Amino acid sequence: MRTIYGAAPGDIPSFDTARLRAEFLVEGLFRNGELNFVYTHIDRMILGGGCPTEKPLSFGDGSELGTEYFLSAREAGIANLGGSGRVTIDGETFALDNRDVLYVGRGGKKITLESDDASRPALFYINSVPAGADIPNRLVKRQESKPLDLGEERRANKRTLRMYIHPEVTPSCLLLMGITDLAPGNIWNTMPPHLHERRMEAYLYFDMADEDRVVHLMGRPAETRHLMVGNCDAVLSPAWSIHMGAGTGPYAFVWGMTGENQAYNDFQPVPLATLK
Ligand SMILES: O=C(O)C(=O)C[C@H](O)C(=O)CO
Ligand SMILES: [Zn+2]
Repeated sequence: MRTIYGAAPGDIPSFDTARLRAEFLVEGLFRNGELNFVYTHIDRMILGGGCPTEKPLSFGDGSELGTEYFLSAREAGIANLGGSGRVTIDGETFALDNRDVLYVGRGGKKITLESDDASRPALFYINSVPAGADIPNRLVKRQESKPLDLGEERRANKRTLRMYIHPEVTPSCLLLMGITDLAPGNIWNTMPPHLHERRMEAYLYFDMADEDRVVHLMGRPAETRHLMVGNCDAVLSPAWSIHMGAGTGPYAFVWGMTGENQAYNDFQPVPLATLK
């Protein structure tokens, strides 16, 4: 598991492109037949990507975390961003179609990921964060998520945000997880940008053409920077950083958050005219 230590806002002015990308961009999570994890010290979130083809992929050992099992002191959300597949947790199997999300509670021992069809593999994207209670596993199908229609066509930011792991949909300790889809022809996400001092956030951009990029904006409002983000790359957004992005073509993204609370509306919008 690769570890990213993260940086402080005061570090940003001195970072060149390579350093900025090393601290805030997670590339290469999804490779056919592999399961990859990145541990960030930003609120100890683990990001994972599993792409099972012919053979199932399993995880669950906690030795790198200093616990018996990976989930001895953690909860997780697993979003399927590819073809249909299955996730089995200690013998209980859940069928995940594209854009279904499974909540996995603390205490799961062995987690196995499988694709229904190796030629159209499932893409399992994992967010795991420390948890303080045992909450039952629960599959949230796309149609059970809570949709919010946001933005305006004339401002090129019309989009549908779906909450999956959220107190109004299914309980968790401190993990929040959802998926935002841009309406066709719209390019801007998270408009206006915002800060949430009490939560970090990870974005995983997907459903992009290989040649397209999302220009993701981050940093303190008066000291912004950009990251050029490709398909299935993730961005780490610490509590002090704004986040918003514009795509050169169609895209969607998974957002995952953790921190002090699960109050989605506990955020501070940042007026666009104050950004530098
Ligand atoms: O497009 C949006 O707006 C989002 O998806 C916002 C993210 O969910 C977010 O930043 C939540 O804090
Ligand atoms: Zn946010």
